[in-house]
This record gives sequence, structure tokens and C-alpha cells, in this order.
Amino acid sequence: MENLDQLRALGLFDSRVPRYTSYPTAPVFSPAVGAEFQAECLEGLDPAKPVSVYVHIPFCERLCWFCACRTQGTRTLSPVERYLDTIEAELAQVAAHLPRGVRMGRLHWGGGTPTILPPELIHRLSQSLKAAIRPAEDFEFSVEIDPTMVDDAKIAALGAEGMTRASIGIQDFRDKVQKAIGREQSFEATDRCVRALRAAGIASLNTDLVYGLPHQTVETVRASVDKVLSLSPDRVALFGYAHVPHMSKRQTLIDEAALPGDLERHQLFRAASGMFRAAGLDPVGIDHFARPDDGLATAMRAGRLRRNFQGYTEDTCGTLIGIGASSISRFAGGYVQNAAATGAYTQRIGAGTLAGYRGHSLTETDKLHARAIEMLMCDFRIDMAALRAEFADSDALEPIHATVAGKFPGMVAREGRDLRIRDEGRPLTRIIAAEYDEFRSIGATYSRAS
Ligand SMILES: C=Cc1c2[nH]c(c1C)Cc1[nH]c(c(CCC(=O)O)c1C)Cc1[nH]c(c(C)c1CCC(=O)O)Cc1[nH]c(c(C)c1C=C)C2
Ligand SMILES: C[C@H]1O[C@@H](n2cnc3c(N)ncnc32)[C@H](O)[C@@H]1O
Ligand code: MET
Ligand code: SF4
Repeated sequence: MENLDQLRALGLFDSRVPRYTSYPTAPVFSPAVGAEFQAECLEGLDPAKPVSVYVHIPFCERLCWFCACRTQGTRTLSPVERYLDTIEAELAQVAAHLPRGVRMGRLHWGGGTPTILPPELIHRLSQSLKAAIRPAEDFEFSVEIDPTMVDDAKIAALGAEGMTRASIGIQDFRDKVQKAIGREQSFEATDRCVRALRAAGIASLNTDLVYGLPHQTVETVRASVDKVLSLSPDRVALFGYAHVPHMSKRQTLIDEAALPGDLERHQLFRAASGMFRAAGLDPVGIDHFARPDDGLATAMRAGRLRRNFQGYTEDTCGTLIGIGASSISRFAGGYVQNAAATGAYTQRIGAGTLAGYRGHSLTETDKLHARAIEMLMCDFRIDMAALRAEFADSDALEPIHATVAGKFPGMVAREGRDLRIRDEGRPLTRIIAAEYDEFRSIGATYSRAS
């Protein structure tokens, strides 16, 4: 039995800490770093190294109440078509700053709902992207898919454009939960979507689930997980519900009285996690599970697991170019986020400038802390020999290791110069990572750690 009282005493149930999909986190970005920095970073890329590209499609036909992603509702395709015009203009801008010969190693379409695009728009967007940045030989292409917003023709179009991985939104299968989050989706529709994707030759399938939603109990989550397992996903993401109504207005529709408490959330995660492990999936990082032969699990075993804005990835490419409203680009030298509202984004591109409007230029110290935090989130260990090979001042972390060892007794271990989070301490990973965050004091509100 794990010691829940001890986890509670160490802050598991009252800490509000970032998910560290970047360091520093997006709320720290400043308007002092924008399009000019973005241009310099693009121009300085090494053409021998493939880049990854993220395209954000901020449209959904339904707006689920629980959702914290940047998206807007639309019943017609005309705003989506206009948005693609802007994306194409942005691609021309970006391409104009890229050194000749840069190739696209990976492409991810997220949202929002990329499968709102009909087949002809799927084809058009994909062709524009490939014309702007030529795909590398081993090009990989993943797409977020809403099973209620996709059909065989769209899947065939995505397949024809080279989709290698599909990530489908499920969240929860229980009717009462679905009603409480404004998202109804039958198991049958989801199953049909999975079969169609497999039939189209998509080898790798991810499913997204959320725990901590209204009316979830250990029993209902178990029933949902059983259904998910019957779909034989290669990967599963199990996100803790982030209730941030100040950031996401539609979450004010969520009945807070029906939300599980902190202890219950922890039990929901443990119940689902136990089932995934029993079914033969390996836990990956803080919230993913993967078949042992899936790229995410093999990357984890090889110490190549990475964390980026989309969560965990085996993508070790240092550069991520974000395209579309609110997308974030990551360069060796720092981050730049595009204007977030579709209107503001369209305006900037229309004015002929890059869309970056805020960001952060990384100092050597930032890079050291960023890598240490990423190591904790991915490997539950800070490998000091690896850091020393990369950073002259890696010993600057030593006082933080000492503080962490003192603050979290029994949860972390010093092994030589390394700091490792013990199995018992894994629920505290984000809280421990925050100890290495030099921007913690900047007033951002984050969702709970449990
Ligand atoms: C997988 C989809 C989600 C992405 N972010 C969130 C979801 C559900 C939710 C989220 N993002 C942030 C927070 C608050 C901090 C926290 O709890 O850790 C939450 C609940 C932080 C954040 N991440 C990004 C941004 C722009 C922000 C907020 C800062 C702001 O006010 O703008 C980057 C980012 N995260 C996601 C995407 C697609 C994305 C950038 C395009 C995924
Ligand atoms: C892209 C994925 O992000 C997850 N997602 C969307 N909104 C939230 C939220 N408020 N909290 C946690 N996860 C969320 C869903 O699982 C979705 O499928
Ligand atoms: N919009 C899709 C869905 O909800 C993809 C995940 S959420 C960005 O199913
Ligand atoms: S969960 Fe997916 S479909 Fe629902 S609002 Fe969010 S992005 Fe749109």
C-alpha cells in the first residue's frame, strides 16, 4: 500500500503545478520575443537536420464543455476554408525564411478537430505543407481524429497523404459522464472509426482518455477502460482533467459539485493505470501507456523519450515549427507562440509578417533547467553525466537536488550524482519538477497536480 497521507503531506492534493510540456511554460512567454526572433531562428536552421511541424486547426462542430484546447465552434466550412488560405500565406512566409534544403521529418495535425476538413481540404492542406517544406524519406504524419467527425472518405484522404499514426479522442464511454461534459460519442461509432483506420493501414493508434471528469467513479472508469482495451490501442494517453474555467469559458458549464475529489482522482488514475499494465501496456512518463513494441515504449527503454507541446514523443528532433493560430514553435534558442485568436493571427499574416507574437529566448541556464525537467518528466531521473556532457554549469543543480532530497524523503533517491524519483514518488513528479523551475514565482494559475 502506498502512503497516501505522506503524498498528501508532500503537496499532491493541493499543489497547482504546470504539466511542463515546455520550460519555461507558455504563461511565462513575453511579448518582447516575437516575429523577429522567429525569423532569426528559422534562418539559422541547419538544413541537414529535419524539422517537425505542428499545424493547429482551431475549429470543432461541437464544443465539449470540458475541453481546454484553443478551438472555436463552426457549423459551416467557410471559416475553415478562409483559415486554410491564411495557413498557406503563413507557410509562404515561413518558407521564405528557411535555408534551402530543410526537410520535414514529422508532421502533426492537432486542434480542435482536423477531421472537420473534407477530403479535398485535407489534400489541399497536405500538398501546401509538402510544397513549402519537402518531406524527409522516413516522413511520419499523425492526426488527431474525432470519431464522430470522420468518415471513410476522410480517412482514405488522410491515408493517401501518408498518415502513419492516428490519435482519437474518447475521454470516457459512460453516458452520464458524456452528458456532463457535453460530448456524446457511442462506443459503436468509436469502434467503427478504429476499424476503418486499421483497414486503411494505419499501424499506430493512440486513444485519449481523461480522468477526474464529473460523475466518474472507479467502477465507471474501469468499464470505460475495458471498452478502450477492446479496441487494442497501441498507445493510450490518460490525462487528468484540468478544470480551468478562468482560461476556458466553456468549462463554466461543468457542474463542479459532480467533480471527483482529489483522493478520488488519484484512485481513478490508479485503477485505470492498473488495468492498462495488466493488459500488457507499459507506463510511459506521467500519463501515457504503450504496447512494448510501440515506438513510444521502445524510446522510453532506450532513454530517447522526449516531451513537447503535444505530450510525450519519440521525436528527438530539436526543432518544432508551429503553424496556425496559437501554435508554438520550439527552436534550439527558444520558443515563439503565434497570435492565439484566429482573427489576430489572420491579421498578422495579412500584414505580411510572421505570426509569432510572444515567446522566450533561452539562456544557457534556462536550457539546463529545461533539460533537467524534461528528464524528470520522461525518465524520472536527472542523469548528471549526460547533463555535464552538454552544459558547463550543470553542477548549479546540486543545491536543488539537496533541497529536493530534504523535502521529499523516501520519494526520491540520490544515486551517485543523479537524482531519481522512486516509484512511490511518481505521483509527485510535476511537483518535484517545479523545484527546478526558476520561473515558478511568475503568477500563472495551473491545474492540480493529482
Ligand atoms: C492536449 C490539449 C491541451 C493542450 N493544453 C491543454 C490541453 C487540454 C490545457 C492547458 N494548457 C495549459 C494549461 C494551464 C496550465 C496547466 O495546467 O499545466 C492547461 C489546463 C498551459 C498552456 N499550454 C499551452 C498554452 C498556450 C497554455 C496556456 C497559456 C495561455 O494562456 O495561452 C500550449 C499548448 N498546449 C496545448 C496546445 C495545443 C498548445 C499550443 C498550441 C495542448
Ligand atoms: C487533445 C486531448 O486533450 C485532452 N483534453 C482536452 N481538454 C482537457 C482538459 N480540460 N483537461 C485534460 N485533458 C484535456 C483530451 O483528452 C483531448 O483528446
Ligand atoms: N477534437 C478531437 C476529439 O475531440 C481530437 C482530440 S481534442 C483536440 O475527438
Ligand atoms: S475535445 Fe476535441 S471536439 Fe471537443 S471541443 Fe475539444 S477539440 Fe473540439
